[in-house]
Amino acid sequence: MTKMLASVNGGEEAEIALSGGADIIDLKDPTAGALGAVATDVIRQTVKVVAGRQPVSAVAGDLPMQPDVILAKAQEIAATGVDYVKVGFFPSDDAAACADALAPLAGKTKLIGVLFADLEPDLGLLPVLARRGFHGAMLDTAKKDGRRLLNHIPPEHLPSFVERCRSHGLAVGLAGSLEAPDIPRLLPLAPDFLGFRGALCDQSRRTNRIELEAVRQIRELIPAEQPVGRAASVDYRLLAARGYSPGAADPALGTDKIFVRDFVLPVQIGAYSFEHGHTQKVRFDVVADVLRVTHAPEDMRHVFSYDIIMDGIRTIIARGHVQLSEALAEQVAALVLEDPRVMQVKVRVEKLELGPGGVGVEIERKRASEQAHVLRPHGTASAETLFPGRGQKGSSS
Ligand SMILES: O=C[C@H](O)COP(=O)(O)O
Repeated sequence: MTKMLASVNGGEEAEIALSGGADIIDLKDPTAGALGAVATDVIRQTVKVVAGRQPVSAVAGDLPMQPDVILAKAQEIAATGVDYVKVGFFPSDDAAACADALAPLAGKTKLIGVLFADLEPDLGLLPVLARRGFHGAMLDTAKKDGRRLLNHIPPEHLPSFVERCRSHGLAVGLAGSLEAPDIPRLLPLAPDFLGFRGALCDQSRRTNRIELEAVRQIRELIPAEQPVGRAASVDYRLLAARGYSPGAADPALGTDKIFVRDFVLPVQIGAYSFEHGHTQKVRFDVVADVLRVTHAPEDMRHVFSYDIIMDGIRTIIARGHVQLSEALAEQVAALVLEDPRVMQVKVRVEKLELGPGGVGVEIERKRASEQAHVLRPHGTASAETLFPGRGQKGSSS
């Protein structure tokens, strides 16, 4: 299940985050860097204020990669009674030694290793964290300069981070100036939590105060009712099959056409031997008929994000060579139909370099009628098997 982590600077903001529905209260001083630590007595007080209503985490600070320094600070924070301590791993030859030093603490407190998407994160650290008993790993950004996680790690590369964490038995978190339109793009990866600070604050400035309305808006985009289990890319589908949709669709409103047009990417494709070992340009055109959820769409709850289509195409082609345009078109169609609001999709895949014009295929696929009726508000359907496992799917509508 994907939980919502809200970074707060103390008890008062923790109350706001709790009222807005945050699942994890994360203590962080946003004025002191990406992982600025809150004073230890404030952490202690906040643990009391939260009083077990939700788990509490706290960051250890933007610390130098010195094992003794990091261990001492992490121990101090763990002693406050928090449920998780987040430790930043900045690029350094001593990063693994820091993880080693934390191993005894990891046996007592859940540790989360934070890697930074904008600082060339060393994914070789993941097995080290796992061996040292860390509970999880997360990606965040170090430079809070307005660039978001997906600016640093393209959507087609995130699934492999999530899968690597899972293969080592680590819980996975994603953060980094995330905004509302990022949420539908990241939920299909089924991370254990998504972390937010800036998006929860007045004017989206992470050093401003958290606002209840902003917390609520982000909360509403992350399904609260979710199935148990941690298999990547399964949870979201189960949820979809249960009829989850951030804004429940109303078939009486009809459909809108959401499209991605003239989307040209280099793709390893073709059945001929001369088509192997290199890419050729392929144009994708996708039109999805999407059930409307309201007469007056206002925010991401009410739309099907065209980014999901673009991310999905990128993710599919990143898997490697595909023999047939038809196979590619089917994969794209299946991916778009994973969203329970999509009733029908038309996909055109056109190879652009085989002749003076384009060649390819256009397919139209409909949602099976027995699947269509599961579209209803949270938890009122139980058709978990209606969305059989398929591949990963990938700014806003
Ligand atoms: O752990 C999550 C972070 O506090 C996210 O902060 P941000 O959304 O301002 O990048």
